[in-house]
Amino acid sequence: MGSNSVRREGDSLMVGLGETPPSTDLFAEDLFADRVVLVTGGGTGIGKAVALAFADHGADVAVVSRNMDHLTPVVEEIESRGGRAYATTVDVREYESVDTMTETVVEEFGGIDVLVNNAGANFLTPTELLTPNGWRAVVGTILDGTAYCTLSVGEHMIENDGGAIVSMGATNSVQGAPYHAHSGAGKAGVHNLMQTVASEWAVHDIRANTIAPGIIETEGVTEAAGGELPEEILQDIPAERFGTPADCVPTVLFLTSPAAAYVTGGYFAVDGGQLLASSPF
Ligand SMILES: CCCCCCCCCCC/C=C/C(=O)SCCNC(=O)CCNC(=O)[C@H](O)C(C)(C)COP(=O)(O)OP(=O)(O)OC[C@H]1O[C@@H](n2cnc3c(N)ncnc32)[C@H](O)[C@@H]1OP(=O)(O)O
Ligand SMILES: NC(=O)C1=CN([C@@H]2O[C@H](COP(=O)(O)OP(=O)(O)OC[C@H]3O[C@@H](n4cnc5c(N)ncnc54)[C@H](OP(=O)(O)O)[C@@H]3O)[C@@H](O)[C@H]2O)C=CC1
Repeated sequence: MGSNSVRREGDSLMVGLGETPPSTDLFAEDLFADRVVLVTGGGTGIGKAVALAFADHGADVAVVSRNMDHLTPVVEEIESRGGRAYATTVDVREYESVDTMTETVVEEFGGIDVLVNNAGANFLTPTELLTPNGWRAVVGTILDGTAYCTLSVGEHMIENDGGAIVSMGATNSVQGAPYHAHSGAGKAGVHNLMQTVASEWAVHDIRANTIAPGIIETEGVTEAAGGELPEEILQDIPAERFGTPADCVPTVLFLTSPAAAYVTGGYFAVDGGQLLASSPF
């Protein structure tokens, strides 16, 4: 096997449900050379892992979110590895802010080839206690934010030879679950929006797909779950572990690479089997 193979001595689960190898063991070093990638929420959690991975495969990477303190360390890390990165603040709930973000990134890097709609928000609450403001805080970020970034960056892609869009959905978008009224409805909207965009914009050489992470251990989800992820949930995850940001990276890279040239409008769960029904026996 070649030096890039994931088969290494001592691995017990070479292609099973063990740890996802680093993307540099899986994909060509120059897969995204000369490409510009924009990752919303790219300063923390899954977005950070994705942004660093794109840079490792040659992309110029723009990371954006509300808090520059989240973004600067990612830019510094990419630059320290010899890559090009740029950060600018945006509130994805505000269309004007999003449009300014698009213009700024295009000005900085000359275009945008890949958009990763990753910014998100969530908290768990019984539906009867959900306030209109609570609904807006979550749905505004997830659904309005994804729509605004898609519209703004999409306009640029339509004018400039196409591109690829990946949005972070969630398993709750196809399966309602207690305490997820706002998040589940917002993520279902994201999934549906990506399908519509995929069907309309194929003619512009734009692909759009949704990734549905299961439960991925990040500070964000831990906070959203109220401070800790209850271990009992593992009983419902066939992989018997929570996911990591690294588990999400290869699917994002695949879907935005030429390897997925015929893949659009899809929904890809990265959930260790969480969506499968538990055994009735
Ligand atoms: C049973 C265990 C289940 C385990 C976990 C399962 C998870 C499955 C995965 C689901 C899919 C999605 C996952 C994620 O998105 S994870 C990560 C995303 N990251 C985060 O969400 C970061 C953590 N959350 C926050 O930072 C904030 O809570 C939030 C962004 C959600 C809100 O912040 P914001 O500053 O925008 O808003 P405000 O604080 O001003 O509040 C606005 C209104 O929302 C109400 N609110 C806020 N938090 C809560 C809460 N915990 N419970 C109830 N209501 C809340 C707040 O009161 C405001 O409303 P009012 O003005 O009416 O009071
Ligand atoms: N972790 C999990 O189990 C799951 C996560 N997901 C989804 O994956 C994505 C990443 O989640 P995860 O890494 O866990 O969480 P994080 O909390 O680490 O990431 C959320 C990111 O979104 C940014 N963000 C939040 N609100 C806004 C806003 N209004 N404008 C711009 N940026 C914003 C935050 O940056 P800043 O604070 O600087 O604005 C932060 O970087 C989210 O879409 C989430 O819903 C889906 C299913 C499960």
